[in-house]
Amino acid sequence: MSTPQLVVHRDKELMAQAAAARLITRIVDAQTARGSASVVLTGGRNGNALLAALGASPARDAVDWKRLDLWWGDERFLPDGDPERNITQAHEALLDSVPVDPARVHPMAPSDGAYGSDVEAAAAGYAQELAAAARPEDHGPVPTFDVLMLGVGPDTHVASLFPELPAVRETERTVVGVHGAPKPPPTRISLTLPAIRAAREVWLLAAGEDKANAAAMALSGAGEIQAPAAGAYGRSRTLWLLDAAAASELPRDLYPPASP
Ligand SMILES: O=C1O[C@H](COP(=O)(O)O)[C@@H](O)[C@H](O)[C@H]1O
Repeated sequence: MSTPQLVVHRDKELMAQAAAARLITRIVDAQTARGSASVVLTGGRNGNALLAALGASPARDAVDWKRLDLWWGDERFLPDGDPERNITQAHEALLDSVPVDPARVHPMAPSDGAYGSDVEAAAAGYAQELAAAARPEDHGPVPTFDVLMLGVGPDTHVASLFPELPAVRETERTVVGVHGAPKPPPTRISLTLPAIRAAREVWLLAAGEDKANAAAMALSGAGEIQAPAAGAYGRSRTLWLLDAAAASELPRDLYPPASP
């Protein structure tokens, strides 16, 4: 488990731009070191703002988009192309404007896809796809993602792991179907905490006043069942990327005064 590091930016626009720059660098570094990179995308406002900032950055051309695997941390179980699906929003924010290899883009199934409305089968299918992509050196059923991003919800949820629901208690499976999510839609697919923790780096994104309480709670020792964001960490690094509004309720001993 890596201890969370915090970076606080002035506002959410700067946070999105700085995080996008950080992601470009991380992808280029991974491609240089290992030939390719793998990134897990998040849905939500902060995740989409980061993708849009990445798309608008001239430095995006430093990425070799053909040598990048893209996965999702969660998905809203809706029909293909639904505007509320995380992948639909990711396409709009970035993926339609960069030359990704479609074979290396790994969406979670829609509710009208190969598994029909069976969300458990769809989750199991994604777990199989992850397992097939894992190499012996990953020592587990999911690839060692280079960067896994998570938008933190105002209730401390990450991916589709909501406080107190069964999905956040899962210790065996890597992907689960989620029922009765308090944020619409109620049916979702999510990576579990064990799958999230397989990533080299986990980045938690929190911008805006409505995230302040969640950030303070998750970073002040709350348990992961009550505050799922508290249970999300990477093998090598756990990075909280915040704006000043989201950091405004952090205990003073946690707030990094030197952050830009
Ligand atoms: O529903 C979801 O919400 C969270 C956070 O979204 P935000 O708009 O409050 O930033 C996101 O992490 C998750 O991927 C998504 O499915």
